[in-house]
Amino acid sequence: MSTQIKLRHCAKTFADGTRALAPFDLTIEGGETIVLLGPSGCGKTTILRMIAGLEFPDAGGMITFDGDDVTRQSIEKRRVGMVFQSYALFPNMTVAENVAYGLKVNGVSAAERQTRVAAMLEMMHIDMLADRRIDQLSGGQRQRVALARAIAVQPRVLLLDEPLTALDAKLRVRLRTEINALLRKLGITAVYVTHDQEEALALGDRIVVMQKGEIAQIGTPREIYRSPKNPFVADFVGAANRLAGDMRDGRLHIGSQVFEAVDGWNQYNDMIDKTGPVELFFRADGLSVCEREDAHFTGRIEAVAYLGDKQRLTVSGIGPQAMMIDTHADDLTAVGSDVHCRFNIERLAIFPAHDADSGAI
Ligand SMILES: Nc1ncnc2c1ncn2[C@@H]1O[C@H](COP(=O)(O)OP(=O)(O)OP(=O)(O)O)[C@@H](O)[C@H]1O
Repeated sequence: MSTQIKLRHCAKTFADGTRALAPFDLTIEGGETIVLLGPSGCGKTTILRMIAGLEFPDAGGMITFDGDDVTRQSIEKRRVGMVFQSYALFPNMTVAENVAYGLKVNGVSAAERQTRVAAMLEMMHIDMLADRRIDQLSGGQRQRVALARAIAVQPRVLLLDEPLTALDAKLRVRLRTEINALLRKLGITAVYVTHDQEEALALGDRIVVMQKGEIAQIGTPREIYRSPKNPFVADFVGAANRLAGDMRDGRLHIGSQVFEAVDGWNQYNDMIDKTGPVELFFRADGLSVCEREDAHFTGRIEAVAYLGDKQRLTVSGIGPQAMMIDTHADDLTAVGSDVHCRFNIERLAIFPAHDADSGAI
């Protein structure tokens, strides 16, 4: 059975007075993969270390595993598996010895150890490397060994702290897919820390977006991506384009353009009922290139990046800052020429302007 983790009113101020985490509540369901996503220093690792038992929450905080209070329990008692960015493997031991290590410490018999290690190595596709020393392995292979070692002891909870950061982009995507499959197969409760939004969207059943020691939003990848709750989340998950507008009479006014409200904008903010200045956030697919007569806006192409399946245009003249707009790879685009575009109005995230000022990074 998979372990449910509850953190209640957990906060963390370090001895030197650094307040890493404001009090927060978080329930991680048994078998769920939770991704903690946020910029450097927002407190992700501190949460992970609290779950592991390497850090304790401030007085008043409580952590339970399946209802059992583990708040003051040491890491050995909690039965958590950990995988870090730096592999923390024993360099002088072989792959098989590394994976067997935790089993030996736990008093598993030699025969049983051999069976379990073989199964782990096979699952991680490193069975042919069993007798190699760690310093004879590539980064990706080492990370596979680290994963095999962490899950060999059948932990209640698997904690992963930026395990793929040190690897090159292609390998990262491949191992990410493998980790995803592995977590589904094991059905183990997992907490995964990253600052990479693509990794978070690909791996998480739910994502916890963190900002300066607070939870900015908890949601499924789709919710986080399509319905960011505030400007910080919108910005952090890649809605880099911004435009100012006004809400009046339940309509959105941008310059001389007027747009009817659309379901989805107002999910969190009841924007339709609001009056006053707003800030719009959208991705490169929020505006589409079109003919002049269909256009909401006309801008000027400042730069073109060819991305293979599409082109990403940098366009000035629509708002105070240049916009990123994606268009088909085959569209004719020339730097310095005019470009007409229309809003994909349902792709907007819209917030009161004062929120946008205080929230965005
Ligand atoms: N032992 C410590 N003593 C004092 N401050 C600490 C300690 N550990 C972490 N901090 C501080 O707490 C805050 C949160 O750190 P944490 O490592 O949790 O962030 P993070 O989101 O994991 O960052 P990164 O992505 O850079 O690893 C930071 O401001 C950090 O400097």
